[in-house]
Amino acid sequence: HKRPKGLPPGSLGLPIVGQSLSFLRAMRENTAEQWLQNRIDKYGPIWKMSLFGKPTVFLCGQAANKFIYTCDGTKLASQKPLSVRRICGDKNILELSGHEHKRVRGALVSFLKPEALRQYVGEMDERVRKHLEMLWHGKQKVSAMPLMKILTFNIMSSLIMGIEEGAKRDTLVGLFQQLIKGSLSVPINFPFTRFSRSLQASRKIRMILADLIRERRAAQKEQTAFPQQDLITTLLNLRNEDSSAALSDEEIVDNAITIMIAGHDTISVLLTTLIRHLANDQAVYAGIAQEQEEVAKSKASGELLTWDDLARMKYTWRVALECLRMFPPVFNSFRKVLEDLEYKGYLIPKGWQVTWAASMTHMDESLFPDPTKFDPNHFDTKIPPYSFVAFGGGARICPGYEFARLETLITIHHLVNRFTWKLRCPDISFSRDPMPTFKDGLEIEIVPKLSLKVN
Ligand code: HEM
Repeated sequence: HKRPKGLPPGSLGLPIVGQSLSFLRAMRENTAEQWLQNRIDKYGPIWKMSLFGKPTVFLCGQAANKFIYTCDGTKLASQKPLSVRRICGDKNILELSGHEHKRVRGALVSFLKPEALRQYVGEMDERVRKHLEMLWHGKQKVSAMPLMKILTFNIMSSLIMGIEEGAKRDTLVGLFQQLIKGSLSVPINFPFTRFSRSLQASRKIRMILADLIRERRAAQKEQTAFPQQDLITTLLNLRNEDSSAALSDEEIVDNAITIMIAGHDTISVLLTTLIRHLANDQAVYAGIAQEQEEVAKSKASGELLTWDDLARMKYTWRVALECLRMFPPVFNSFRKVLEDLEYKGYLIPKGWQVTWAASMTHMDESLFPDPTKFDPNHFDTKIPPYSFVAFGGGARICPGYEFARLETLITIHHLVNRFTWKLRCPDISFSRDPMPTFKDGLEIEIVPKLSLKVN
């Protein structure tokens, strides 16, 4: 006969607010790792608190990650603030579970998988060159973070929605900014709140995307469009076995909006932390410069990068992974508990939520020796499963991994081959709001590399 299990240690804190304000303050001050560590020191690797109005169990470590990612979809369900559902729509992948989640995810992956993305390497390369020529060359000082956001938005605008530079893209930049600002706000639709402006932006984006779908359908009939031109066109062409449409128009719109949000802040944060790190670490900059010069030397002038060129950028990618290990853009995730669970002898009750933070596994010295040291060699050998979780794991692991890899490698290739740079403020930190934001947008002084052949 088993004894009934007890709840994990810890305190649910004050009614309603619980630990939310204190946690959010630590996020803003970029001390959230320490905030969690203080509680781990007190209670161990599993404890309870109250976060954002819900009783919550915090778990950490490789075994806990495995537990969470294998329960995902059956015993645990996605848990997003209500605002996300209202803004991204009921059919967005983050709201779905079980069979519906698999079906929509399968459709998105048909565009995001490596075999499909390899045909867009040249197109991404062209956008990166254009971006640098217009916004970096001829300047002595730039703000890295806003520029990486512009670059990422433009690349995603063309690959996800098929919208190129021009009036429509300019309108969408503003609308998406407005939408993202309110996507994690309190979902009360009073006029003039962040949330109501965000909803308004979402409605306008939906109208633009509905028009776009109509245009694409017309082009399909006339056979003037390339069937895999972008994500939206790919999804429109995707058929079930009985040749009916695989996704409804509403599903396509909701998920195109979600992907634009999911990819935009994450890649731009990774690129900004890379730019910051390379400014301060001469040895790593030199290692990347050597690798990227080799690639550039093997190309004719103006020749675009290919999939095979990216496969040669192994050291650069290890540096990017090390950046993601030390500064994961997504700090923590939540899941809703669908049935009573038991973990390490503790009860995690149905109706509660669980949360975990990648950093707390990434700083485990049994997985990454000397974990506080920035060292790309941490990724020299194969990493044990569930120990590097900047992209999550299991059924909901980030499907944008390959997209992020392509954009990061292409951007770093051109940056390092064209410029050296220095931070205006050498030990600048960031604030999590909840995505990292850098003070002054991370200002850097840039010097062009005149002697080097730029392909
Ligand atoms: C460095 C870049 C990126 C990082 C660090 C990142 C991180 C993550 C993480 C941690 C999750 C899982 C969250 C959870 O378990 O609750 C996730 C999910 C997701 N990501 Fe990314 N992501 C990145 C880029 C992208 C890009 C470029 C796209 C799209 C082109 C994308 C689309 C998505 C989607 C759709 C999901 C939800 C998957 C599902 O629920 O099945 N991400 N991402």
